[in-house]
Amino acid sequence: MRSPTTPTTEYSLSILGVSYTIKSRTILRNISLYCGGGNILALLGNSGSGKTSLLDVVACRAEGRTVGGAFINGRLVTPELFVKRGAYVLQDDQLLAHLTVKETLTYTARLKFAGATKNIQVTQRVEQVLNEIGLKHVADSKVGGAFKRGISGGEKRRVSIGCQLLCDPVVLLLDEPTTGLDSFTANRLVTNLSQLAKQYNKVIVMTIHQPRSDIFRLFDHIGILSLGELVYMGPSSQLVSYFTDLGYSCPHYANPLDHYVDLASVDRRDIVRESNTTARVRSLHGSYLNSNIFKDTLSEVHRSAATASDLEVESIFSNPWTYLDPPGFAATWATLFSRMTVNLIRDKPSLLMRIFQFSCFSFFLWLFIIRLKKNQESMQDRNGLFHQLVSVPPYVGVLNAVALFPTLRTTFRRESKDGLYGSTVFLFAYFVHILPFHLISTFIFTAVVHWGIGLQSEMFRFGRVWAVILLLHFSGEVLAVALMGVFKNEAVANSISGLIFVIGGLMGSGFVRSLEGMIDVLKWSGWINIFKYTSEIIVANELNGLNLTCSINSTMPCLYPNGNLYLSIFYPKAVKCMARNFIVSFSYMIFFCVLALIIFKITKIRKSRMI
Ligand SMILES: Nc1ncnc2c1ncn2[C@@H]1O[C@H](COP(=O)(O)OP(=O)(O)OP(=O)(O)O)[C@@H](O)[C@H]1O
Repeated sequence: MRSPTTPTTEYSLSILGVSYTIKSRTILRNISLYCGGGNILALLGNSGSGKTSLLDVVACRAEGRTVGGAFINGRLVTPELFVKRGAYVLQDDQLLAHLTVKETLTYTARLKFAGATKNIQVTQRVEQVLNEIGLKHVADSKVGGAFKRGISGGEKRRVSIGCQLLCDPVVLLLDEPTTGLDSFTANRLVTNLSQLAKQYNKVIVMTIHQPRSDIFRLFDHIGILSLGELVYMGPSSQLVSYFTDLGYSCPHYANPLDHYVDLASVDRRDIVRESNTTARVRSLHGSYLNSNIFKDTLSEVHRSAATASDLEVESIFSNPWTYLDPPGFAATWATLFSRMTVNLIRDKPSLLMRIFQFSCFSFFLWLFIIRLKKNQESMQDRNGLFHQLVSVPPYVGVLNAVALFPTLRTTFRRESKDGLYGSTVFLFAYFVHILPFHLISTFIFTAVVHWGIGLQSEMFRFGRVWAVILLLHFSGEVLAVALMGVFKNEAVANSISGLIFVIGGLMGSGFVRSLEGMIDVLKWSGWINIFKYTSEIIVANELNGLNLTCSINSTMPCLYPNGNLYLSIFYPKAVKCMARNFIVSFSYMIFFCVLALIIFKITKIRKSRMI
């Protein structure tokens, strides 16, 4: 296998006449640039000048309308080509807090490389990348997050870069990689990127705010954007002389990058300043279009397009680490499942919440009721308990999803944009990885309620209650996940799913008021309500064959000497339809899973334009 350290092709990124419009607003206008392999191009400009939008366009992730195109070695960049030969490091480090640096890279490598790639090759590549990004010394340290201290901010940024380097991309885009880092760490990071570019012949394009003057020397090319147009794009060595020739010399001791970004910024403090500075930006843009530097750029772009011979086009795919043949569904599922499970097991508070939040509620119910009696007065306690058995499990499922799913969703959104996997395998892995925890927590809950509080004790009755509670708990989490595919804000998903379950429980269970007494619309809507079926199972399971004594001293008439009489009045078909009710309830759970899959597919097509 050829080493990725021995590039054979002269790589390049060029952009020709790119204009970008979103919601009828022009964000970028007629941008052309060229950057050869082994070079870093730094994009500068005041806030809102269009730097990130330009990276989005190159990475084929822009949501609006694009004219013109970006080219790698003269070949038009399509989403497919960018996935194979490009990489994009976003501004935020979206890493799983409980994995080590090495594990983070290893899992990402397994998601990138074909299933046939041997473990030894994955390990070898991860070691190489750890060396490249200078993180060998923290390879076994946990990444850390908001609630757990881990590696430093600069090291996290390197891990994010490392994840993108695994496939040895030709073009590496980075959105503000130095933001939030102190100047020493920022310098080290850019030095590291510069070495990577030189050593591996990569094209590195990064946006940056206020770089220190010592970082300036690390940039080979500088692009300065203002109002979506370039006012300079050329060698960093010519920046000062270019602007000096235009009459804008850089004062002694001033940082040229700061100085010329300020010069190209629009001052919006008042109308006079705004029109003067806008006129200056337009004039700078006009001068740039007439400059030899711009002409040289255009001729480089055309040269690279003209020399994009088949041989070159093919050779840019020849790297052994290129993501040519992605792992199959099973391999991807196994990697995602393992990563989610490891991350959850190491996250002690979340793990305890998953297992004990629900089961602890059963101890409260136990304290609340202590022990069910077998007299007819106990029917009220039984009804209350039945209501809790169907209404609490789904809602705790919702709470679990709202607390733990968003981090994984963020990772999924990023990795799916990187082309690593789709929503089906992601959700399938998520649903399977929560199942063991659901089994444990619902088992504890059911055992305490069933035997502690004193439902009819036979094992088969316990099994039915456990199955219903598991089904409802799981359905609750799945529905919340589905809603989090629509709503970016998990609080919205929480309140909507909570509302669905409260209303559903009231209308379908018959525990709060008799189903027969409700108005027809509500009565019939019960047929499309999972609570109708699960409630009937719970009631029939407990009351069928239950004898209730009547106290001689009681002032109450003896209405329900046994559970079957109660069932015949309020749930006449519950015993007979037990199997049907199980099938329908199970189908609801599957329906929620399919709904989640469809929602995530649709929102992916809509390119995460979520509410
Ligand atoms: N999806 C969008 N919808 C509407 N406007 C957008 C969208 N994306 C970008 N813009 C607008 O395009 C302009 C350029 O945004 P962009 O993020 O590219 O700027 P930037 O130079 O990267 O800014 P910053 O340095 O602050 O990150 C901004 O005015 C922004 O409001």
